[in-house]
Amino acid sequence: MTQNPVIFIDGEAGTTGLEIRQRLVDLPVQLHTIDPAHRKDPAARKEAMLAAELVVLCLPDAASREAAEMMAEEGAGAPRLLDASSAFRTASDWVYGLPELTPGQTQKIASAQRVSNPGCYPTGAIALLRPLIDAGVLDAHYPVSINAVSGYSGGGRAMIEAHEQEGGPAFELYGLGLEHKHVPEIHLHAGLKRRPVFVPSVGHFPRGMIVSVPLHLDDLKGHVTTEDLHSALMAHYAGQDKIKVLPAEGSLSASALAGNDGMELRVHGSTHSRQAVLTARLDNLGKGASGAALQNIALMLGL
Ligand SMILES: NC(=O)C1=CN([C@@H]2O[C@H](COP(=O)(O)OP(=O)(O)OC[C@H]3O[C@@H](n4cnc5c(N)ncnc54)[C@H](OP(=O)(O)O)[C@@H]3O)[C@@H](O)[C@H]2O)C=CC1
Ligand SMILES: CC(=O)N[C@@H](CCC(=O)OP(=O)(O)O)C(=O)O
Repeated sequence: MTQNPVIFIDGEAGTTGLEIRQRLVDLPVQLHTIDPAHRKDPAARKEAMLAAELVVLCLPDAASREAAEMMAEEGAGAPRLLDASSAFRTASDWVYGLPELTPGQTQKIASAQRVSNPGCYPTGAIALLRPLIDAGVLDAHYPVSINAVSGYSGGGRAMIEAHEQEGGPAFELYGLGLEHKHVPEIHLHAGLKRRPVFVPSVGHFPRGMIVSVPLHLDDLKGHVTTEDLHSALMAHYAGQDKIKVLPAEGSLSASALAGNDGMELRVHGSTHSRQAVLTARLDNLGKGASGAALQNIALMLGL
């Protein structure tokens, strides 16, 4: 009888790590764990990583880099890595873990040694923009602005505690220096030629996210309509089970997909005013983190 593959989650006590761990219970895998007293000890972590076939890194960027370096020193004996942090999302020697990105991405993930799980905001922004650019409906030089709101679990344990124990702000814009860590990731994987403006915000609700991209249709090449944008997204995501392209709504609630691994894309707008707004709605901890990780784990291990 063949053994189920062994997985170790480095950072299993954190927000993302804990969710992935709970959800692996339903899969044919063996979970290798670490003594909580040694969970930050590099030697104990290294030993635990080497006991696994696949290591899922659910750590701050610096600790992920440290883990990846330790495993690189092991050469061919190293386990495969799936990193949830933003440390390697634009690295050319890691595969970007968004299976729906292009037709060949699923296969690349399945055979990769190292996969970087996408960021929560980039998942929405890239899913909206990349198919439109690849289809030639949106020019890669278009000056894209992205507005987004996340539930407070997006800030990990520290932000969760701040909101749940002290009571956080109802709504807050941040990243106003326009240097958010997700900008290079969106810039690269959306296929944009011009650096996008990205304005994130966080609200006093635990989980959920909306990413929105306003467009002036008259600034696009050709007489592009909202129907053209909708059709291009429909064509790209036909047959996908996690990403759905849905009709426009008058309003959207950010927390509607909490606890769900799917993502909803919409094209809203007015033919009369020649303006549109693309929206992606997801759970920052679902398709934005653990749901995407589960998709990638299943692909990497052929489950
Ligand atoms: N929350 C979200 O919506 C998303 C998060 N991510 C990414 O996932 C990663 C984890 O985030 P999240 O789970 O939210 O963060 P948390 O802060 O909730 O969890 C991080 C965990 O890593 C532990 N840790 C810190 N340093 C080390 C170390 N040197 N060795 C071992 N363990 C360590 C922390 O322990 P301690 O708390 O004791 O410091 C904590 O348990 C981040 O890189 C984040 O960017 C990705 C997508 C979405
Ligand atoms: C609300 C909030 O603080 N969100 C985080 C983004 C979530 C995150 O850190 O994770 P990923 O980079 O892996 O998506 C932030 O803006 O830094």
